[in-house]
Amino acid sequence: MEDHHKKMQSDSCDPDRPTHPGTFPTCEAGRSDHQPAERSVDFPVSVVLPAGGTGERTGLQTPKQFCLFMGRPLISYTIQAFERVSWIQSIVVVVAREHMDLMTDIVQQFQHTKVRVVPGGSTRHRSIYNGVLALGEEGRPVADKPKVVLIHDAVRPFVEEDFLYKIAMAAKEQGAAGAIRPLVSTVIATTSEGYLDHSLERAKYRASEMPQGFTYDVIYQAYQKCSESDFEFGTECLHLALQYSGTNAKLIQGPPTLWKVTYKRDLAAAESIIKDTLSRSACVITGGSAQAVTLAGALQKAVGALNMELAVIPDLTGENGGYLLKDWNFIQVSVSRSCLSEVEALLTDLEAAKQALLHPLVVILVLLSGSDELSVSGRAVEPEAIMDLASAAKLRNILLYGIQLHQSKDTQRWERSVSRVAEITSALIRDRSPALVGQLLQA
Ligand SMILES: Nc1ccn([C@@H]2O[C@H](COP(=O)(O)OP(=O)(O)OP(=O)(O)O)[C@@H](O)[C@H]2O)c(=O)n1
Ligand SMILES: O=P(O)(O)OC[C@@H](O)[C@@H](O)[C@@H](O)CO
Repeated sequence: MEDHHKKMQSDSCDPDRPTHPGTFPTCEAGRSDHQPAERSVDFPVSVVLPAGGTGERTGLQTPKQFCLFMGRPLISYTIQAFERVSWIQSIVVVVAREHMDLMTDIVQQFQHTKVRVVPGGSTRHRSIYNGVLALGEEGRPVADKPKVVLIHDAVRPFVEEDFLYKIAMAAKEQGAAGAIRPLVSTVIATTSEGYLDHSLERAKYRASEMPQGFTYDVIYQAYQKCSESDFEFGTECLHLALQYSGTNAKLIQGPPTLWKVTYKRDLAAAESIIKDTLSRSACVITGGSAQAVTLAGALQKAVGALNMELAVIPDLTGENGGYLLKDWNFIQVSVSRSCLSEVEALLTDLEAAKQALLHPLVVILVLLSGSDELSVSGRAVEPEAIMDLASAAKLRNILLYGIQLHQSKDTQRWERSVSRVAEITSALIRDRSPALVGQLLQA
């Protein structure tokens, strides 16, 4: 990313904590076997992501859509949520003119596909309209023009394919469709003197959320006919569709995850959700040694209590190679003096799988010392060797940590060690802290 963007990237999702631009995680974390079922849609669907705002209500200099979450801009998460949906043909991201280069950099850096970047306007409606116009641009192949346009605030990163499908199908049938959620607070009207005028019966009202969907002609006509006041002060596309295209939107209750990042607290909440989705599972590689398999089995039980799921495999050959593409956390259990070369081989495999482009991967080397081979070599691995390997891995967005535990015949001692390894492992995976990279922690 260009230097002049560095200032722009100075705000992390937690303004009190420095950003680590070297690690670029994100997105639809979780094992690929958790991916949504494939759906078939027999009409072209495109997306407009309005991202042209300044995010004033966060109180940060960096607009919230460009705020970093573990080093990766929020908007990249949202784009990823749409580009992984096979039946979406194109995504138009609408940003302020001064952010066009930054947005182009982000698209290139994270190898986003299907994305076009167009300039926004002074209000959200003007930005959305620019996006809609870009989809129907004269001169583009007619095939590009979508039947349905999904409109979704770029600062609502947690959207699932199932709900997008419901909105798209309803929009195709009805001409317009929108997400709604129950109101949390009661809506009241105030007098000009700041007193209560009246309150609305909450059960009769809903919060209008995103995504929304429209047939192209409905939303295009609505924006063609709406007033300057609509453009300047309006916040509701469904209203424009009703008033100017005579199309009454189908309203569909969405999941609570559709919330919009608006205030600073929302940034921390979003990062916590992303970290949570990245840390639900891990792949334990035992190398096939009996001691490592025993430890892995004990770990599997211990982390189960910490809401983590461990898959235990001997190596990454054959079908097990699939774990390189569906997990974000790897635990290499080693009892032999060649443990560093085992880790180096794993790091090479992970780099080739290119998963680290979107997520900071975690690799934890668990050294079982006091075992036959290690004791024969007379020493565990030199801590400096792990630090060197970890420094190189971090440049590739892989966070390498070490944990050492001692084989013990004392059952209670052994169980305490295993429990400590489970707790340390869970914390390292959840926090993905660059600060502990290369450390050889003692369990
Ligand atoms: N001129 C604008 C204003 C807003 N948006 C986008 O519309 C979405 C929802 O708007 P909101 O949450 O209000 O974002 P901001 O306007 O940036 O926030 P604020 O009102 O706090 O400045 C955001 O993705 C925002 O980037 C836009 O594309 N163009
Ligand atoms: O009003 P803001 O600009 O904060 O956000 C836009 C929201 O109003 C909009 O996303 C939904 O209410 C659905 O229209």
